[in-house]
Amino acid sequence: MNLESYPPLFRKLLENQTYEVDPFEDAIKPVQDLDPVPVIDFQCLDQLEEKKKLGEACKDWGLFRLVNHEIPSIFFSQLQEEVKKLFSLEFETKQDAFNDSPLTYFWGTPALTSSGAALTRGTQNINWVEGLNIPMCQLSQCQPQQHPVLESFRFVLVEYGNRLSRIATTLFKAMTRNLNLNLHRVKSKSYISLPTGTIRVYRYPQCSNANINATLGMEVHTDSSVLSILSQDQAISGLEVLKDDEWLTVAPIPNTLIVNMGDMMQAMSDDEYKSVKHRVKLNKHNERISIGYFVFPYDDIVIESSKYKPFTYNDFRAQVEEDIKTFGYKIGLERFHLT
Ligand SMILES: O=C(O)CCC(=O)C(=O)O
Ligand SMILES: [Fe+2]
Repeated sequence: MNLESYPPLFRKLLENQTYEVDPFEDAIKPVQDLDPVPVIDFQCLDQLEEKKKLGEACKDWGLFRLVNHEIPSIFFSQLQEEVKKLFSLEFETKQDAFNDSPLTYFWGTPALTSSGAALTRGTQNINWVEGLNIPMCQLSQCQPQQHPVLESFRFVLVEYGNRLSRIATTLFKAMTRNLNLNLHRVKSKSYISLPTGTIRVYRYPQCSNANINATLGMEVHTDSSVLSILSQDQAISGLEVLKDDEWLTVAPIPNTLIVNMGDMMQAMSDDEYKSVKHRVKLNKHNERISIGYFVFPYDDIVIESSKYKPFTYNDFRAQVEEDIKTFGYKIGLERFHLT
């Protein structure tokens, strides 16, 4: 493990790892064919059967696996390589590179303020993750400190962001068409704002130490977004989703994307679609890379529904920030529930 690339906070704990390998563990790896996550074919969204499947996945799971999305497998490999190279730089290099930049390099917590500062919650509550927050609208203008790794990283990310914004638009249209709500109430155009599209790249350390492993790479949460689209590491598992009160591993299946509903989608859909609870476990054998794309409503568009007080995404974000500062965690949609 390249310890110099990790934040000092992580090093002390990662240094003292014991490498106990369970000889039976490989035998119980998830079998891909049995993966229960619903699969949606991006090319068939116009077909009745697929529309039905999509609606059911959004209601019952709040999450699905997207296939046939037109992103070539070689592109995923390139993207993973670039993200790996970036995270393997020395910690201080990463810190300096994004200082004074609209991109935020963070660790220990996934929660950021609207201006990009990390919302830390004391040493009790460490999330074993480091990440880079990349608002897409800033990426083309931003000039991070000249470094060959950053240049090639940026090039690939711009392409990925463009592809994902097209996928998100198509999915959102298909999802809102499926809802039993008046179409004029689901103001699809203003309820999703592509300029807010944000990419986050993450690295989770490998961890075989039972004490650390009891804690998480990312704590249990729901996303605040309308939609989140995740490209997991091709082979390393970690993401778990809560389904019928049970934690299920979302298997890393190469060339597929995981799409989940966020809190804004839940509110817009009058709770028909679920903002699913999920978390990330640390992998015992390998560090893990993942890449998330998040899209939000326009800041000042009022979200109207029968279950929640009218609110804007701005109101929601401010409330989340305040709750994290006060209580150490996000309360989320409950805050806006009509009583
Ligand atoms: O890294 C992952 O697999 C999940 C990340 C995630 O849940 C998030 O960024 O909200
Ligand atoms: Fe998430």
